[in-house]
Amino acid sequence: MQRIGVLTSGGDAPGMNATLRAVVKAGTYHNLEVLGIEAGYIGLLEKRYRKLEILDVEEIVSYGGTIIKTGRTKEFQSETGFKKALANIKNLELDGLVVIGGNGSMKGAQKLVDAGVKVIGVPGTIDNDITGTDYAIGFDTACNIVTETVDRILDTATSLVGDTPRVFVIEVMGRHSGEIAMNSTLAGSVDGLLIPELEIDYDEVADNLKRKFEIGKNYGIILMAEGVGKVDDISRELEMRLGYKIRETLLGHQQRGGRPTFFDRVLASKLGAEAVNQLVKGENAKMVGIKNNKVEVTDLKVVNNSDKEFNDKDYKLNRILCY
Ligand SMILES: Nc1ncnc2c1ncn2[C@@H]1O[C@H](COP(=O)(O)OP(=O)(O)O)[C@@H](O)[C@H]1O
Ligand SMILES: O=P(O)(O)OC[C@H]1O[C@](O)(COP(=O)(O)O)[C@@H](O)[C@@H]1O
Repeated sequence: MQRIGVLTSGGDAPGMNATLRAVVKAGTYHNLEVLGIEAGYIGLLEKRYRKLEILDVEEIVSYGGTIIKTGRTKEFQSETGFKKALANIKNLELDGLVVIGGNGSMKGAQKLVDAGVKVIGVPGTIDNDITGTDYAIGFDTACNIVTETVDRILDTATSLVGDTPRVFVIEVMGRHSGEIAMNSTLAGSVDGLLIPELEIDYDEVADNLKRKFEIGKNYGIILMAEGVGKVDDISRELEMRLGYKIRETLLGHQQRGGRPTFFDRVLASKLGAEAVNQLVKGENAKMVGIKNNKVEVTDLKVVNNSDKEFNDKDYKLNRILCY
């Protein structure tokens, strides 16, 4: 094995750069040339790449985003596009490829494996909706941003007294997954949680708030994942039940930016280096991850054929904490 490629794909996640640092450092340690394929699978289609050496990654462990850019492309999923990508991999003489990304990226990785490319995946997505790992790179940073937002809103919520209780609804990311909302509810002072995995019960959320107002609380904070609907629609439903105005926050892409946390940096360093180790050992078609605080590998097929298990225990705990 002489030359490997690395790409970041799908939604950028804080810690992707830290992963790149580990891949390049581990690759160099094993005397491998490392090519950074730019903008995810777009770089494979357009043969956009650059050689990554020690000095390219020396300082990036603390940077958000990804220095080789990430990308989403439908063309890679088409037959002609995929053939083009394969031809470029051959042309670049890549002996292996590290794919850093979320669910979609791992599906793309599997397709490459099926076509004879040696690929190791690394889970990088703030959504944390991927099997084979307890945590995906970027999730912890995103949850910290949400938690800080909840804390900030709590400051104003507890300070300004009005004629009616003040209720705040915060929309966080997660089209198909309530992981960010659920875990940030465990970490913050939240009174209600709405996630796409479960049907919304507006009455229950409103009744819980009313009960809390009756015992003396004069504000409420609700966290909702984007997958349940638009923050204004959710707020209108709650306004109808409560009878007064609701304040809305749409946190958006702030959740994907900024310096990665200590946790994400350590995770990224471990998983990036392990991905290279796996290639050096001759392994293929695996995703590296962290399970019970240990680095482990899972077959890409298993990752791609199973949905992340819903954490019912955490959800039940959230209900107790919101009560
Ligand atoms: N079923 C698939 N087969 C092949 N490639 C895929 C598939 N699904 C997604 N991809 C590729 O992976 C890219 C990233 O996927 P996406 O779902 O946007 O992000 P993420 O990897 O973060 O979930 C897509 O733009 C596409 O090029
Ligand atoms: O930046 P975009 O293209 O609007 O995508 C937004 C989506 O990307 C995410 O931030 C991350 O998703 P992936 O990591 O699966 O790509 C989602 O939470 C969000 O729904």
